[in-house]
Amino acid sequence: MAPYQSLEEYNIDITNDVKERYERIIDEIGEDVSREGLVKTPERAAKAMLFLTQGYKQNAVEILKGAMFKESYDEMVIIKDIELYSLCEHHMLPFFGKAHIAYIPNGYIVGLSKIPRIVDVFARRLQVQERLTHDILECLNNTLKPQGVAVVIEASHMCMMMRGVQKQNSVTTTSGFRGQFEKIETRNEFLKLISSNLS
Ligand SMILES: Nc1nc2c(ncn2[C@@H]2O[C@H](COP(=O)(O)OP(=O)(O)OP(=O)(O)O)[C@@H](O)[C@H]2O)c(=O)[nH]1
Ligand SMILES: [Zn+2]
Repeated sequence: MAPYQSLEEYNIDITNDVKERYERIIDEIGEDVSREGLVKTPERAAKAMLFLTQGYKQNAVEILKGAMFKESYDEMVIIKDIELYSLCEHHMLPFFGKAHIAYIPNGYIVGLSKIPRIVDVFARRLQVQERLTHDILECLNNTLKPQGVAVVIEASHMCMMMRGVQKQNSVTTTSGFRGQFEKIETRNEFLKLISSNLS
């Protein structure tokens, strides 16, 4: 961003840049970018891509720190079935699914909505599922400094469905555990609660 530019000017510049590149792609695949149905497509696609990658401009630590409250509750807090949409860094095709997250507070709880918010901050980047899992885990662990944190992600990858190996029903599960969740009993309690309808 040039020093003389406002954020709005900068965003317009980037959108125009990305738009011109989409025009080129549409032309290269043999389409007519000037036909009615496509004339606004490069701009729409640019806006969509910038939305789907807006996580680069967001700060997950600040989001968490903005809503940490002193509280002595020290049982497991679980938020399950957080839907997520990301883009795989290999093909820039979507992968999507659910995140299940738990932590055991250590003097501080965090505003519940902030957990799905940080999932989105890291998901709205070019990712692999493993790094996405790790980014969320480490951010919660380093910022909230809880007694333990657990992250499980289940996702389907469009690059394995629409193309390539073309498997429609495979689901990839990744997980990470820190602190108390490294103990088998605590981890099992969490895994049991996320697979039940009661948690
Ligand atoms: N580990 C991991 N792999 C991923 C993820 N998303 C996509 N991939 C894989 O990235 C790999 C890239 O492999 P390459 O052989 O370089 O790419 P490719 O020729 O398009 O591979 P195919 O998908 O098998 O056709 C593929 O095996 C994808 O399935 C992810 O989140 N984690
Ligand atoms: Zn891929």
